[in-house]
Amino acid sequence: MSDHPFTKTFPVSWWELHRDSRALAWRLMERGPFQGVVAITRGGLVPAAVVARELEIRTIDTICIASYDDKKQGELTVLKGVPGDGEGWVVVDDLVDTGKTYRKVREMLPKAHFATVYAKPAGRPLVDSYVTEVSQDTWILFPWDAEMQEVAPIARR
Ligand SMILES: O=P(O)(O)OC[C@H]1O[C@H](OP(=O)(O)OP(=O)(O)O)[C@H](O)[C@@H]1O
Ligand code: HPA
Ligand SMILES: [Mg+2]
Repeated sequence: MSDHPFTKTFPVSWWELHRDSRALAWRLMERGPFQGVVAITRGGLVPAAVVARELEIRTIDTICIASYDDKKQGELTVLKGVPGDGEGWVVVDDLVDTGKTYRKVREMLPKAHFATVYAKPAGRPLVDSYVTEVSQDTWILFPWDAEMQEVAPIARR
């Protein structure tokens, strides 16, 4: 028995992630202005850099959180927080899945605007702005977790 609920994979290339992060920036333009970006490490770092560049924001802080070990969700550990209640800040992460991470960050920054590039249904109510929804049983494969490799023809798989 698998120890995770994912039956499909949705691979995302660097180019697609850049395009989707820019689409998020367009959406955030209508919701700002923001005084700074809070990136949720580590997955939020790349989209946060793209959003900050597009919104011309140079003030960037991090909340450092760990919860998944490969595809298995474990205890959530906050390694580093930020001061304040989040007013005027936009929080950026790569995705919301169960919503556990953003539920915790909302407790820490109740007045912030919450953004992700991708959202699954269980976590969507915790996000104010996102770009693309994927089903709950899909694993989003990010470019930093992947490499190019040979595959067999479909007919032989
Ligand atoms: O909505 P949730 O079920 O909480 O899942 C979403 C979070 O899980 C992943 O981070 P992870 O803890 O794996 O750390 P990482 O960003 O360092 O890979 C992802 O980057 C989100 O931050
Ligand atoms: N992809 C990558 N990291 C994740 C996911 C996912 O679908 N869900 C929670 N962390
Ligand atoms: Mg993360």
